[in-house]
Amino acid sequence: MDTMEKLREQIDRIDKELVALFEERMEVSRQIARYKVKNNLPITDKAREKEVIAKNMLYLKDPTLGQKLEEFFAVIIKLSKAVQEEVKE
Ligand SMILES: C=C(O[C@@H]1C=C(C(=O)O)C=C[C@H]1O)C(=O)O
Repeated sequence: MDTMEKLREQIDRIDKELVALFEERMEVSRQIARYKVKNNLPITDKAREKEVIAKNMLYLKDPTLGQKLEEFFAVIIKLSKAVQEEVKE
C-alpha cells in the first residue's frame, strides 16, 4: 500500500473517533437543553463558552494550532446551540 493510502487510513480512523465523540457531546448538550427548558434558562452562556475554549486551549501541545483550535470550538459550540434550539422547539 502506498504512503498516502496509509495516511488516509489514519485519517479515517481518527474521523471515526471524532464522529463518536461529536455524537456523545451533542447528546449531552441536548440533556443540558432539557434542563434549561425546565428551569427557564437561556441556551447561550457566554461565560461558559469562554471557559470551554480557554480550558481546551490548555490541552493543546502544538501552539501553532491555537487559532485553529479556537475556530474548531467556536463551530462545535455553534452546532451544540443549534441542537439545543431544536430541543426547545
Ligand atoms: C452546553 C451548554 O450550552 C451552550 C453551549 C456550550 C457548549 O457547547 O459548550 C456552552 C455554553 C452554552 O452557550 C452549556 O450551557 O453548558
